[in-house]
Amino acid sequence: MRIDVENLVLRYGDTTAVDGLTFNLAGDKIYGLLGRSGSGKTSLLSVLAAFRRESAGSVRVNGQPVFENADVTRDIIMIRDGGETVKIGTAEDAVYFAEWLRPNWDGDYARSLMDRFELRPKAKVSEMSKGQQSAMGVVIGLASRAPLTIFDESYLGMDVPSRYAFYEAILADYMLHPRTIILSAHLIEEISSLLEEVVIIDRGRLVVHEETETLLSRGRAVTGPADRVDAFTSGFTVLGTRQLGPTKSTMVYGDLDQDQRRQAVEAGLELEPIAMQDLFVHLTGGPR
Ligand SMILES: Nc1ncnc2c1ncn2[C@@H]1O[C@H](COP(=O)(O)OP(=O)(O)OP(=O)(O)O)[C@@H](O)[C@H]1O
Repeated sequence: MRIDVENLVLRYGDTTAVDGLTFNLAGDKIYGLLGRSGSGKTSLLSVLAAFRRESAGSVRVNGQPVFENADVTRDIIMIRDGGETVKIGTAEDAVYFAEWLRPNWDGDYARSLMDRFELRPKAKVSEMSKGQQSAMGVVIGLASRAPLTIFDESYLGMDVPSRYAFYEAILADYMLHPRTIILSAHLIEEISSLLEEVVIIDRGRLVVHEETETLLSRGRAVTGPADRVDAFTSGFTVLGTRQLGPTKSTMVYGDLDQDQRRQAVEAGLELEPIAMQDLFVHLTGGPR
């Protein structure tokens, strides 16, 4: 589903959580929404999923406004942290409810996911552990096969094997049933290989919207003798530096052409990729 966000503002009283965001997602990809705590991710996603009405600007999904528009919202599911959407009754009840509500529901797939996450059908969702509740949310989110599927930190409390099972399931199911999936997460390195495009926000504003590959190709750590590193990196946006004795490593952001790569090699400098997490930290203002 195509998503167009234009000059979007969301305020809670005096707090402006989303502050004039504009971006477009062509759809049918797995997107990552990254931002520091309190940067406005949940607020933005809540407007996308029609849980909240925008204060100004607009959100359109496939060209349609979303708020109080049942034709569009039946195709959108947002799973929040801890799977709080499904805390009524047992796991079985949650599945029954989703089946009734979701036109593309796949019951067999839901059962196989419940087996995979070792969720007992008769268990009360409210009595499940945090990780089990999250897994329950993941089951509902995936088996709904909603054309726009949003997971907002849906892995909270899940242990490492369960999180990996979640990531594998997303990818496998997306390959079989392509749709628009948005993942909001702080565990950036765990999810980065899933993401085709990344949207980074900070303090309610857009920092970057880029294909993952392009974003990663823009970040480089340039390492070598300090004076040569300084000379090479002088024209770039410097994200951070580290120095150990005469050796310096400077993280830069920007496009490097063939000539520049050759110059680096000739100057005896090493060029290494930067992890998405490091890029994220520096693009959102550095360690704080
Ligand atoms: N219901 C609310 N009432 C008042 N202020 C709120 C409310 N929800 C969020 N905020 C404020 O809006 C801003 C953005 O919060 P939001 O939850 O959207 O951020 P986030 O990026 O999802 O954070 P996190 O990564 O910690 O979940 C914060 O300053 C937060 O305090």
